[in-house]
Amino acid sequence: MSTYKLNYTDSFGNGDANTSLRSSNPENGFSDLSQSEKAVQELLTQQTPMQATDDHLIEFSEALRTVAKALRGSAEGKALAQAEAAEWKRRYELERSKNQDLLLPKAPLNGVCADESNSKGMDHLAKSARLHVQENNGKTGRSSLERICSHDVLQDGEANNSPNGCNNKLKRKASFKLSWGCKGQANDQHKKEIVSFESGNITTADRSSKQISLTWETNPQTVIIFTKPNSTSVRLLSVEMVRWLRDHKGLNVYVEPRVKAELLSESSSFDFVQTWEDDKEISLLHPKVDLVITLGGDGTVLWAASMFKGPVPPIVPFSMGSLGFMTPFHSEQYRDCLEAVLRGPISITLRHRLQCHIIRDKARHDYETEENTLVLNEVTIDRGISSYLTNLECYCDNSFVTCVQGDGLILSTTSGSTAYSLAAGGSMVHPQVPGILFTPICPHSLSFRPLILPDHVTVRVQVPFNSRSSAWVSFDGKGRKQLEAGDALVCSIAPWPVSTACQVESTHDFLRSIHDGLHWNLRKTQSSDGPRDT
Ligand SMILES: NC(=O)c1ccc[n+]([C@@H]2O[C@H](COP(=O)([O-])OP(=O)(O)OC[C@H]3O[C@@H](n4cnc5c(N)ncnc54)[C@H](O)[C@@H]3O)[C@@H](O)[C@H]2O)c1
Ligand SMILES: Nc1ncnc2c1ncn2[C@@H]1O[C@H](COP(=O)(O)OP(=O)(O)OP(=O)(O)O)[C@@H](O)[C@H]1O
Repeated sequence: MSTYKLNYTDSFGNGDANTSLRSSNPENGFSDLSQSEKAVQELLTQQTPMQATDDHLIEFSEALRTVAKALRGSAEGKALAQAEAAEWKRRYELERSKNQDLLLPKAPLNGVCADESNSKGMDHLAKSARLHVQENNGKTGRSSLERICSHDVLQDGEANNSPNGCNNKLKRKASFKLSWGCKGQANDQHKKEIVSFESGNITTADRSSKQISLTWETNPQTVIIFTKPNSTSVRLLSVEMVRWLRDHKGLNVYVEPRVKAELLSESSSFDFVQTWEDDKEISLLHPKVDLVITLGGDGTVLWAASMFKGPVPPIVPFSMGSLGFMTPFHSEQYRDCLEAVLRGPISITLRHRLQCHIIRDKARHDYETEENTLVLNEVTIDRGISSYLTNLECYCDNSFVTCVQGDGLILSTTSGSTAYSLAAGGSMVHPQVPGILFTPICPHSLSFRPLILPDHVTVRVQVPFNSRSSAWVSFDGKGRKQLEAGDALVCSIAPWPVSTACQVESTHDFLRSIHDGLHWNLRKTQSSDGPRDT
């Protein structure tokens, strides 16, 4: 005899979704539906009406219990999500207040031309410039100097040891001034306000950041040279350049320990060249160095900038690589170029950097776990060796931006816009446009478009707790670190830009790079030989 069981399911997916009739007779199976229906009918008619009602009540109460369970689960989930959001808000505010602490006071400073210190729109550029100028002049008010000297990031032990809170060696640095103008020094058209509110009207003044010119106030005395490793041409040039800088310009020269060994292997007369023993010492060099020279490609400029965890002396990049987006100077003419730079004034490109901080979930109550990393091009969060999609929750200040599901995300400076971000479909942006590029890498979505965010925001990228895999962060293509579920990367514009000397001026150099380096929009010109509008 056949037996049947009726399964009912609730609407929450608990149990079997279909009502099924099972037969113990394999021959019958489910094929003979009319027979099965008959059997159901028989079964139901055998039950008293009271029994059927009881069964329904029991099933109904079970369904209600399931509903209650689902509602309880959802309420608990919401509470958890709220607690998590509150925790992130707390961390974000800590990060923001920390960033604000790093910025300088707004009081007018000696050694900065009035126009610059008044410029509100260029506030943080001016602050960064003031940072250089203050240190270089060594004649600013004590309070602001103390602030610089005691700055953790500079880690200037010598400066901190000095009785007046300021290092005497700072005075040996060449001082310079930066001026902003629309048409350069000749025009003398320094800008005051970007936006003015006179008589209740909002008007924009001429832009103030078009061209920045650096004028030495005292002669530079110390240079540091960074060179691309394993290159014979770079090695030969560095030998020649070091000697020329010493013999013809009377400068103190620092090189990396590897380069000093190379120089000494050429001749013991290179004994005068200075170097450092370990990485800690390099962080003490900024207050002594007036100028940085790089011999290599863009990677060498990135390398040189990464050596300075705070302010960076102006960089003169010589092109000895194949692309050279940030290296406008030709090495064959190094003498003329350096003469011009050392004499000044020179046009510079003030390139923003991003400061990046990883916040580990397991270090929830220990905020200061990892130090900031500064990048000149970009910070990348990608899937690394994982074959799963990355899942990255992104926030801009307190607002949710999006969830990136794909190979990853690039947070780029405008200088880095022509590097990895460009390859991932981001726009090319003039390096002096302030902003953060938000460029996804292979997003699995038809509607993702890259964004450009303003320079004052803080971006947070978090690996969600339910992510299938961890993500990997790299800084200017180096120093990979793993981000586990719950970890986050917090990123904002750093107060220490990198100034690179221009061959002509910022815009000219940028356009030359995209034309010569990338062959941007190269196309045969259409001939005039054909139909025309009449
Ligand atoms: N798919 C890609 O395009 C891709 C992938 C990984 C890294 N990168 C870039 O490489 C950079 C590291 O450079 P590297 O020299 O140490 O590595 P690398 O030797 O791998 O060179 C990368 C290339 O990027 C170029 N480059 C670097 N910075 C640039 C910039 N600001 N504008 C235009 N081109 C630039 C370099 O000239 C070089 O040709 C990273 O910051 C990242 O932007 C690009
Ligand atoms: N002083 C240095 N010490 C250690 N590594 C360096 C140094 N300078 C450059 N590098 C590294 O060497 C690599 C190549 O440098 P770079 O990009 O300057 O030369 P390149 O590859 O010949 O230039 P291009 O990419 O324009 O052809 C980069 O990854 C960079 O980080």
